Amino acid sequence: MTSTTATTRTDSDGFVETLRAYSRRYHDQHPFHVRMNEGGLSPRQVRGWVANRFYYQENIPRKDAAILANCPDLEVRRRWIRRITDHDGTVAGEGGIEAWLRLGEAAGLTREEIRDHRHLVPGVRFAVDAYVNFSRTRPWVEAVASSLTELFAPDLMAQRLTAFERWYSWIDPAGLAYFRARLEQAPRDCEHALDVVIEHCLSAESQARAADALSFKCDVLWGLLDAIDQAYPE
Ligand SMILES: O=C(O)c1cc(C(=O)O)c2c(n1)C(=O)C(=O)c1cc(C(=O)O)[nH]c1-2
Repeated sequence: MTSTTATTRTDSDGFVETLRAYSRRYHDQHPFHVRMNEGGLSPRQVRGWVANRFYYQENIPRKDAAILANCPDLEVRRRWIRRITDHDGTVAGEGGIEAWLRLGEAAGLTREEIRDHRHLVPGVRFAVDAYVNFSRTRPWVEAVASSLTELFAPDLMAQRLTAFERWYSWIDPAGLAYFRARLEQAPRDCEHALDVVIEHCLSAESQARAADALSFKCDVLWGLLDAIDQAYPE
């Protein structure tokens, strides 16, 4: 009994280590984010990033709804649904999507030009659509695993907050509320996602599929920034 428990625990520790090692491929190391955090972006580049990232923000609840639709586990759904209301809000004027629009306004964009996608570049659309499609069509536990990039997000959010206040003071700091909220939401969300993945991925095969899903998501985030970087050169 003791030795079985010990073996299972070692397996899941090794699995979690494998997942955490994907931090090496996280988009905090993308040259565009490095320049952003060093204060090297022009206002045009910051606006281009905000306008394009909006497409990610507005599609996150759709991919979470796809996970809910595919998930037969009541307990998981009961917790997962919170992600949708965090982004959509429960009344007009609330939620993460609204907070991102306010970030855009603070950066000098209008709501209209963010919402009508006039700045959206093809590579960003392609990357985000691929993420939503992955969550619709792959087994729900793999879709949950793909959300685990959020394990690495809080450090980047904290860095970003400091960087924006320091280097981009032309943006009203009130516009940064989205990132402050994510500092609390991301750890809560990814703790749940990690529990689900550990509980459901017990075989080497299912653990490998979860790691592949996380690898795919690293590519989504990296590809998205590649497209923005190319669209808004120095
Ligand atoms: O700005 C970022 O660097 C960043 C990264 C990620 C991420 O790692 O996937 C998310 C977010 N932001 C974010 O705001 C967010 O709501 C979010 C949801 C998810 C997801 O996969 O479910 N990732 C992320």
